[in-house]
Amino acid sequence: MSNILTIAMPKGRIFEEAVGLLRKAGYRLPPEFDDSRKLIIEVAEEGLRFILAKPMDVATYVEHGVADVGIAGKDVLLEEERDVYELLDLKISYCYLAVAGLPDTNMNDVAPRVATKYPNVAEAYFREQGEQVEIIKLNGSIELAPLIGLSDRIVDIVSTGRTLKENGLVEYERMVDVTSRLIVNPVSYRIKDTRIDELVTRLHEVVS
Ligand SMILES: Nc1ncnc2c1ncn2[C@@H]1O[C@H](COP(=O)(O)OP(=O)(O)OP(=O)(O)O)[C@@H](O)[C@H]1O
Ligand SMILES: O=P(O)(O)OC[C@H]1O[C@H](OP(=O)(O)OP(=O)(O)O)[C@H](O)[C@@H]1O
Repeated sequence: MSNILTIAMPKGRIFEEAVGLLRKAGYRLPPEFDDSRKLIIEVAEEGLRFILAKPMDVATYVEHGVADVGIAGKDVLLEEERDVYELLDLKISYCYLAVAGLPDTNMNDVAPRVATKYPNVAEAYFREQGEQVEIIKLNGSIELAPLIGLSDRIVDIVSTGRTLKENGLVEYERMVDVTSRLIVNPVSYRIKDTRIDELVTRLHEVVS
């Protein structure tokens, strides 16, 4: 069995914060990390191998075992419901999911429509509210939907509120807080327990 630990890292906004956490935890990551287009980066002296993925795909790589552990937003874990264990709240990339729309508007009585990048989360949320809605799946720039008459509401990530404000939208309901989480493949957790426990311990010391 290889003693290499493969970590699925999310490209984009979380990446830098996650690399900072690993360096604070004492993992010596090379400068190439900071500006590389490589999708696989080996750090032999640390026994680590990083795969750089789309944030929404991290849990998929971990579930299939091609990565032992990964760093994924709680929004992704709620949306995807992958067969992975969540080991640690890394307390980075704070944001939250919210229902938003044009001000002073109600949802369409007959066929209310909600645009979102998170169809499963949105459908479950409105079902719990006793509301039957039509979900429209989008992959980005979700705030456009109410502005062009595509939907009555959106379910999307909010952080500072700037995107909503600059597009003339208001938040109607705050749904769930989101941070990035350390996740693990259930089999890896058993066969590489020593290395994974060490990773969790060192990261826990940094984020506590
Ligand atoms: N405005 C934000 N502030 C803080 N964290 C955010 C924000 N937007 C998203 N996130 C978090 O960062 C993760 C990645 O978000 P991002 O929008 O970069 O992913 P993506 O849309 O898949 O990537 P891309 O925009 O390159 O297609 C999300 O899963 C969420 O946890
Ligand atoms: O409250 P704010 O600080 O304005 O942040 C919220 C925005 O951040 C994300 O956009 P991003 O451009 O990262 O991703 P997207 O391509 O999914 O819109 C999210 O989709 C919101 O649009």
